[in-house]
Amino acid sequence: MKVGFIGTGNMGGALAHAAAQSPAPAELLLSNRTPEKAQALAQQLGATVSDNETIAQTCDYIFLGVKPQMMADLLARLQPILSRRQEGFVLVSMAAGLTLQRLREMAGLSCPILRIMPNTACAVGAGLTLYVPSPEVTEEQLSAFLTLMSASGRLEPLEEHLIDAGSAVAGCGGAFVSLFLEALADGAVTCGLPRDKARRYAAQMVLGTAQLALQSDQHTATMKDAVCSPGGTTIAGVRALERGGFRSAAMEAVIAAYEKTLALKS
Ligand SMILES: NC(=O)C1=CN([C@@H]2O[C@H](COP(=O)(O)OP(=O)(O)OC[C@H]3O[C@@H](n4cnc5c(N)ncnc54)[C@H](O)[C@@H]3O)[C@@H](O)[C@H]2O)C=CC1
Ligand SMILES: O=C(O)[C@@H]1CCC=N1
Repeated sequence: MKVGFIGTGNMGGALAHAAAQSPAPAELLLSNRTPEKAQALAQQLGATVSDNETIAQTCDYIFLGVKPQMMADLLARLQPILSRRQEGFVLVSMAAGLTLQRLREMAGLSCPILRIMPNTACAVGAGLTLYVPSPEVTEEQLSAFLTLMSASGRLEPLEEHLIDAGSAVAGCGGAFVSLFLEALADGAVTCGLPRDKARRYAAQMVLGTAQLALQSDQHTATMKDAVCSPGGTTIAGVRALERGGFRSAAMEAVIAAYEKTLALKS
């Protein structure tokens, strides 16, 4: 199987990492507007540097890793090549906000399309990828895609009308949590902890808390209560977060990302 990545930036690159770890090895072709980026990644992954046209002509799965604003131009350029192929390939779009319908219009084709919303943790096998296939995607094509991406982390089907909301938390949330991690580490450094320890402790604690939430199925309020001893240290910190509007800020971040995703459609 041949898998092509057009646009090997932050997200396309992370997915190429995952594809390189697939239990069903595929030949990976990478293309990027600045070829140095594709070259560096190809060397790391044992992949081949290619170009958009070759990928469109030869690949079974064509990952489109460009910004949503660049998708129309890219697909218009690929259209003559793809329309000659007619079948035997799947377009995989990770672009925020672009619906299957919009992608179909841009491609000018009714070919199989998988709309996905991954996150950058796919690079280390701890990602979450939401996906919705167009009706043209066969069961075999979907199954091969899921195998190809199985080293990326969790893969979950989601109705298309929920993808933008899912994107605001699962796609964008990594940036919000990274800010939180940075701030936690800054706090610990202020208290005298060396920077490398502060960063590692914060990241390990967030990882562990997330694992506890997923594996124990406890409500997060119960998890919070379990850490806050009466009259203890943690509740003093919780009070400080509440005073700073922490929960409201986190909610507003997700809502702002959702609203911006909707704005990308127009
Ligand atoms: N960064 C993230 O965490 C996530 C990004 N996405 C989506 O992934 C897509 C890419 O985003 P990022 O990777 O963050 O952007 P990026 O800017 O890091 O990567 C885009 C890459 O595409 C290349 N490129 C642009 N036009 C090209 C063309 N015509 N042919 C070949 N290469 C071209 C650029 O040189 C760049 O390396 C976007 O549509 C975004 O909505 C989705 C989920 C998460
Ligand atoms: O910031 C963005 O537009 C992309 C989409 C989801 C995460 N990053």
